[in-house]
Amino acid sequence: MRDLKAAIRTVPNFPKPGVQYRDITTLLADPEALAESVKRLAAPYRDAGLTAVAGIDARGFIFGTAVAIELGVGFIPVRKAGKLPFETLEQDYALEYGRDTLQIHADAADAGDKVLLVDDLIATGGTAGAAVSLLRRTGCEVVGAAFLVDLPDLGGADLIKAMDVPVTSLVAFEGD
Ligand SMILES: O=P(O)(O)OC[C@H]1O[C@H](OP(=O)(O)OP(=O)(O)O)[C@H](O)[C@@H]1O
Ligand SMILES: Nc1ncnc2[nH]cnc12
Repeated sequence: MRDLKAAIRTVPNFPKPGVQYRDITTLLADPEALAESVKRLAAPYRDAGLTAVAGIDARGFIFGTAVAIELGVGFIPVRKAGKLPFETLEQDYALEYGRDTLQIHADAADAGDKVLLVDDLIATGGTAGAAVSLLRRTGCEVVGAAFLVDLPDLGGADLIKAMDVPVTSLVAFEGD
């Protein structure tokens, strides 16, 4: 098994002073680490009866689409505001270094759907929490949330678990 953590670069003070930015572009450039990341993100959900994977704009699109292909289901883009052309649902949120708004198409899923949420990283959980809320407003079931990176010091995974969504992650940066 590859050490995926070693494939991720840390850039201090980006995008703001005090933030240790976990830069996944170095992992994306490493074909073995990239392929293993996708397989390991998908593994816990092979028998979950998923009907779709949702991924969060923008880095969540990279892993979410790959996981959807790996699991043989379609992909739902959860986008930053103003990008989706049809009727949308929207939710404001705060993240480690700012505020933003997420949207999904109102017809992206419905009550029959079982959806896995995928993103590259969870920090405060503000982004993933907003995505879970949006998906639930379509009537679908959010069966899990899968992240390449967890920053446990910021409490995001606990927040998502408190929303009754099981969380899986592959790499943790804690106290470093
Ligand atoms: O748990 P949180 O504190 O909410 O932070 C996590 C979010 O922050 C990053 O996205 P960012 O908004 O930087 O967008 P990007 O994917 O376009 O780089 C990351 O990809 C997550 O979506
Ligand atoms: N520390 C961090 N590194 C990379 N992406 C992030 N998104 C939120 N916090 C982050």
